[in-house]
Amino acid sequence: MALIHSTPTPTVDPSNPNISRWDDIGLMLIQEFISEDDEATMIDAFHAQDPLSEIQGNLKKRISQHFGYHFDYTTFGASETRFTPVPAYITSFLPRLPVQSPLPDQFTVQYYPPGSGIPPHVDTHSMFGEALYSLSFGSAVPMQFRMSGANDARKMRLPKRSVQQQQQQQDGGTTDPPSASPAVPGEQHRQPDDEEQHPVWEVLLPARSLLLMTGAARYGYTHAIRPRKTDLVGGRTVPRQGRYSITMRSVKRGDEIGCGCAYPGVCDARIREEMAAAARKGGVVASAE
Ligand SMILES: O=C(O)CCC(=O)C(=O)O
Ligand SMILES: [Fe+2]
Repeated sequence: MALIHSTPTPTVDPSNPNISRWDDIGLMLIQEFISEDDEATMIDAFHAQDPLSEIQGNLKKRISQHFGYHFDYTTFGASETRFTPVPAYITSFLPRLPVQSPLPDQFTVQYYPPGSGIPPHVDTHSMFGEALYSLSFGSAVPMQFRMSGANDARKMRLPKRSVQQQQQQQDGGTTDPPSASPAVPGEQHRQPDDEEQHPVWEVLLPARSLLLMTGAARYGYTHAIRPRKTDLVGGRTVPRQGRYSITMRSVKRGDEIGCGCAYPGVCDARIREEMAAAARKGGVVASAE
């Protein structure tokens, strides 16, 4: 049974009550980051591209739209050829982001049909800068954070990834633990060991709020949205509604690519190094035989 901790008490910015910080893990939440008018514009823009009438046929699946530099999983780099111009409803708020250098240049707008979620994962370390943002709109949802553990590390080292998981990676540049498939996992996919060892933190992401993940929250913790029909919010059970988010990342290039974080268990850069070392060792053994 997972230890669900309600949101640990954040520090509220004395100059702005909309800003909450969980400094010990590197999380920051800015409420009312965008206006209700901006929110309506974003929802309209999303459905101009993917009409709700077409989405309604598939009520389980997240729908993604990509802007800026697409992530190319064949090269593990930013595609210089696949660039989709970033719409004004995104560029207009970039000057207000708390981290101005580097600014995000990859944007994934997602629609979560009511009840859907995203499996626990750590976004790829090697290819994206530290600051990782999620802007929520449409409705509120609790996001779960948990310090990664041995199971997460083991899952990330499983050799074969399903086509669906690769697709998910292409969708969002995330590193979903392989056994977290399918995209909306049933409870049977939960690995209790890590959850027993490390408490789950639930942070409510209100509509129009901006979440910034840095440090431990970005590199060492998994984040997830549980697929659920209802959520417990402030002691009340509320039905999960359709939600939109914009995940924002800065793509690393050239010498920036790689990672020196303190969480090698869930670091894709370290995993690649380990695998390369194992392959070299395997090669030496094989040639010596
Ligand atoms: O929808 C969100 O708020 C988070 C999405 C996410 O974690 C991702 O795309 O990597
Ligand atoms: Fe993520």
